[in-house]
Amino acid sequence: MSANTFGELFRVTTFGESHGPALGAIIDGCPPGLAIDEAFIQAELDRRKPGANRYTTPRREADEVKILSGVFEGKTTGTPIGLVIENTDQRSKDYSDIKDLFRPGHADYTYAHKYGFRDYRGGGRSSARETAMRVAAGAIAKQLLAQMGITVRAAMTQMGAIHAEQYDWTQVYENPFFFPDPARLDDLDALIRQLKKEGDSIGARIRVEAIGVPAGLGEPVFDRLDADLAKALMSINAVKAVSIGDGFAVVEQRGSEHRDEMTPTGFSSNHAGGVLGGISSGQTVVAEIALKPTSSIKKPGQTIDVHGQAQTISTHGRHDPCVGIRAVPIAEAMMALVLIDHILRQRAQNGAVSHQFPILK
Ligand SMILES: Cc1cc2nc3c(=O)[nH]c(=O)nc-3n(C[C@H](O)[C@H](O)[C@H](O)COP(=O)(O)O)c2cc1C
Ligand SMILES: C=C(O[C@@H]1CC(C(=O)O)=C[C@@H](OP(=O)(O)O)[C@H]1O)C(=O)O
Repeated sequence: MSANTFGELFRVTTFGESHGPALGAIIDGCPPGLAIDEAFIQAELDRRKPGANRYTTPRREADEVKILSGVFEGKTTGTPIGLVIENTDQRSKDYSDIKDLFRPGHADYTYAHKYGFRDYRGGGRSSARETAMRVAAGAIAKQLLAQMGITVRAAMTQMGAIHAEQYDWTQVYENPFFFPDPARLDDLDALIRQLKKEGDSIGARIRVEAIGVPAGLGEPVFDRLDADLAKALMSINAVKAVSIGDGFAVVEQRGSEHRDEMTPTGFSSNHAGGVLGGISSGQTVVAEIALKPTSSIKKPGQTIDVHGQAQTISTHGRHDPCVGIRAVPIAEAMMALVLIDHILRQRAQNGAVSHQFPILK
């Protein structure tokens, strides 16, 4: 499989760099005849786009998606779906002063080692601008999932030391932080203001879940559903940890507490996060991700240049003070892509998505 392609049967290839003319995606393997709402794809992109509010990067991109192929009269044709978004606000000269320096914490140093030289304009392919195409592809996956009664949702549940104490999902769509606890919004606002003053950044935690997933999705060994989710979520820029269900908290649990007991009316708990033996159990699939603080910050720090000489770096230009905010729709997109891929795989092998045993939620 190509390094730029994700998925086995619902395959998404992305191309493009942050400061090139455009970004694009090709989706191969999407079933034909499915109604596609283009306005929904755009709405999803609007949730991720830069420049939308004072809490994210000020780079202003409309992120207007054009569907070039694979959709006719509002329905998928079964042929490759081509999507493209033009870049319009690159301002590459912001990077000219630091083109020979390696930003600590970004991918400059590793790209230089891998390829021998690098596109220093806005991080090139390493910029999270690429994730716009994942969100566009994920919006198509979400529509297919919705037709099967499956919903994917995510929220930023922690920024720095500020935790959500209340999980009101209706609030997530009401505020620019995608935060489920309205009582902490002023604290989030104050923290971002302070970070901007200091020229610094902060990390975040996101919870992402899928509701209505049938039991039976996932392969038994290598392509376990949880393994594929971990890969998909870890492939998002700046993600440093992924957990499924109770995650690291399982370390302190007893078996008698962790195992999700079963009754004729359903599971008694969901410590497993909806996956057993790499296969979905029919419960809500729950994952969390930790995102590191943005590395491109104004606060001066030590680095080296391409000649190995010590340098001090301060990154100006336009950057997110907390990348976790805009990563919320990206996490949803990646979970949606994994689920649709496994639905197609389950149908290909077993015909049915889920067999006729008692269904527990
Ligand atoms: C939504 C989103 C926005 C981001 N915005 C920035 C940014 O403005 N500046 C920056 O230096 N890094 C940003 N990042 C993080 C970098 O893309 C990431 O650190 C870089 O690709 C190196 O990869 P790694 O952190 O996974 O090792 C962002 C990440 C995401 C998910
Ligand atoms: C433009 C977007 O975010 C960018 C993500 C990013 C990075 O290093 O990840 C760096 C900044 O932009 P540039 O690539 O111009 O340096 C952000 O503005 C976007 O997400 O659409």
